[in-house]
Amino acid sequence: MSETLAESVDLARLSTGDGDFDARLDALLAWEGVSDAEVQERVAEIIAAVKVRGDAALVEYTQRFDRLAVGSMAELTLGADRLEQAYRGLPEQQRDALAQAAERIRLYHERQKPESWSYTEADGSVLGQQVTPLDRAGIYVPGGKAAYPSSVLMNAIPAHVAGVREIVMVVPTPDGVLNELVLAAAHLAGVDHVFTIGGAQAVAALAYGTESVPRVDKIVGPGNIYVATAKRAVFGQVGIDMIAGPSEILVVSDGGTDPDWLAMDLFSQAEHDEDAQALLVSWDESHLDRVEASIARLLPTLEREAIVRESLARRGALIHCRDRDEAVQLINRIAPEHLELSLAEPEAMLPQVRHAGAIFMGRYTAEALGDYCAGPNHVLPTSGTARFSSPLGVYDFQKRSSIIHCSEAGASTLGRVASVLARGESLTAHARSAEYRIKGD
Ligand SMILES: NC(=O)c1ccc[n+]([C@@H]2O[C@H](COP(=O)([O-])OP(=O)(O)OC[C@H]3O[C@@H](n4cnc5c(N)ncnc54)[C@H](O)[C@@H]3O)[C@@H](O)[C@H]2O)c1
Ligand SMILES: N[C@H](CO)Cc1c[nH]c[nH+]1
Ligand SMILES: [Zn+2]
Repeated sequence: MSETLAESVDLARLSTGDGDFDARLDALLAWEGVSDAEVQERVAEIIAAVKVRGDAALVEYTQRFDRLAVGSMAELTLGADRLEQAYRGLPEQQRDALAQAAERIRLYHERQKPESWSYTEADGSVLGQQVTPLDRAGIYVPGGKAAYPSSVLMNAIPAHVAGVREIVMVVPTPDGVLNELVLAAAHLAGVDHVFTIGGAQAVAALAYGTESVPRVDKIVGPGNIYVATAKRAVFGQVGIDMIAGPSEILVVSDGGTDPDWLAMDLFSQAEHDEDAQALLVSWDESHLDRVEASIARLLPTLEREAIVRESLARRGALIHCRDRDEAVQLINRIAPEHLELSLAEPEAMLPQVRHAGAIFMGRYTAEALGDYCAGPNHVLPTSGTARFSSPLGVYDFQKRSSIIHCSEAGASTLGRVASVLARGESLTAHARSAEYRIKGD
């Protein structure tokens, strides 16, 4: 690595052989996020205000945080006509791209649709599971630093496929700037109501309802630290999908992919947020040097250069590891939101990957394709939560009810077992309720 490059890019170089490797990696992976006490306090205040003062609080917070000179919620409400107008008014190229993405996302999510099922036992009893959609879902579409039409599709389409009756969308419009693609995507994805509010106040409105905003059963979708903290705070009052933190990418490269491609893949997530994470792991050290040179050369060409620089400095790293096995260990330790296996034979590594939100296979699969139009969802577990959670999907908009239908004979057989267990718990009403139905007793 030359002196000039080291000076021009503030980006950590780590090696698994270094004595302080574990500590340095842990520091990079840590994200204060929803445990920040100051943010928690502010969010609690906002939620309490919306709970008590409803629309009036929403209007005030929107004036303050999004700098909108509005006087009522009517000015922050968009009807179906306005969404359709946005769709019809798009340039043809944008309308086609949006429609193609929507169709691919719909086709992918159709495959996730779980079916109700049941089976009949020898005595005629039937056991099963009935799958039902949520009545009303709330989707949060981020809009503070950038507008995300793709997030409208990724949140609303699975809800629609699941059969949700009513979809309520909230999206902040800083300085009153409406994004036509966001509105058009809402039309295309079958959103029923749109409110141009954001942050913790929008989450509170969805959770508790206000004079204008209907209370929903579950809130899904990504957002900044205020949104994530508010979602965690209202969980229990409503369902939530996950607490999504800043975007992340982990690229594993065997050294055979064009370094410029990899540099841009890292930038693609770093440009979301100063707290986004971009990591590259390789067992080929000279390849890491080449990627670092690409990063230094390409950085000044980015429109969001300042955000990317900050994000790389805070949470980016090029990591040299011993071999493929050590790369796999790192993947499973990091449990990244996005994992690119930029390898000649990614299939060989795939079965060893236990924790990752989405896995992008081979040199040609840029993570960005998954963000927009490949089909799978781009709302994914972050901050290592891929260890226990999954991408947003149709299943997030459905519930399951157990079905038990005893025949007369089945009631006798099960009644005897239940009676014994109930008396063992000293719950005699349980026992007698089961015993009444035992034939011949
Ligand atoms: N995981 C995903 O699928 C995905 C997709 C798109 C974006 N993202 C992430 O979502 C995040 C979007 O963040 P954003 O900020 O651009 O938009 P956002 O919509 O999440 O947040 C904007 C809102 O934050 C609130 N806010 C801002 N400053 C505040 C303050 N000081 N006090 C109280 N409230 C305040 C305001 O109400 C504002 O409307 C980024 O981190 C991005 O990486 C994730
Ligand atoms: N990479 C984001 C999820 O982490 C999703 C997104 C939307 N637009 C572009 N990217
Ligand atoms: Zn992205």
